Amino acid sequence: MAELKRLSESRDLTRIERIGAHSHIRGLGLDNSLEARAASEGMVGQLPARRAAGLILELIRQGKIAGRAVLLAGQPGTGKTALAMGIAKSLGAETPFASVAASELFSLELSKTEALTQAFRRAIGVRIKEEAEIIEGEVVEISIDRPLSAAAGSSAGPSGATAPGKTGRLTLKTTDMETVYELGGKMIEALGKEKVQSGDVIALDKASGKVTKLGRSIGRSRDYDAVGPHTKFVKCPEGELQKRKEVVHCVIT
Ligand SMILES: Nc1ncnc2c1ncn2[C@@H]1O[C@H](COP(=O)(O)OP(=O)(O)OP(=O)(O)O)[C@@H](O)[C@H]1O
Repeated sequence: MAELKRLSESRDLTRIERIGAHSHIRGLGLDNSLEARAASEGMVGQLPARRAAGLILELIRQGKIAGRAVLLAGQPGTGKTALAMGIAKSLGAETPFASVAASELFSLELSKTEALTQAFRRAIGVRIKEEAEIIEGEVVEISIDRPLSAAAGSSAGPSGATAPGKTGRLTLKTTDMETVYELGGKMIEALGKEKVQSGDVIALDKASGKVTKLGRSIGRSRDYDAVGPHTKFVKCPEGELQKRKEVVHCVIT
């Protein structure tokens, strides 16, 4: 019984979030000189208020009001939340927007501090910059070892079903060097998923094993009479195959 009671008490703010009536808002609808357009990005009218919000947006972009708050005052339903959302949308997809209504807080069985902490947590985005070890080069050849049992696979390429114990070799080159890498089952599967073939320029993240196809090597452009609209030709990388690159990810709760 005690266990049941505890479960029913642990309520979360997200459960009673209101259905957003602001899905039409994509920004503040301003031009380059921060003047409000009559109707743009889902916003109409309210020109002076949108222009003022644009000035706040610029201050945020320049990092000049970090740690401060802005109070918007006005009659109910006049667009205060819409302006706040317009600012958040203009700052980009990595800027979270969290809204809390006072009436929700006071009807919750949750402590007010906990409810506000949860809301703040949802409003925080974290940008992580890290250096990753990347192997970047043009694929010269992929060879998959033929399994002992003849029916289990072929040496034609990495695509198709993969056996967990499969092994193979990947030959990559830059304009200055060429190296053969041993492949395990997981890597063969990742290359197959991306449909990697010789002539592709790829990047392999050493830590996660993630394979990214950067495009076809320009040197191979004569292999085709015609290519699809999504085929991108890139230069064969120069220098060392293994590089350290700065990667940025954004984490939004
Ligand atoms: N300038 C605008 N252009 C387009 N839609 C708007 C504009 N201003 C407000 N709206 C829409 O009108 C509705 C009411 O606005 P909003 O909820 O922003 O008002 P509010 O001032 O925050 O209200 P309350 O004080 O009751 O919280 C929302 O659906 C909002 O998206």
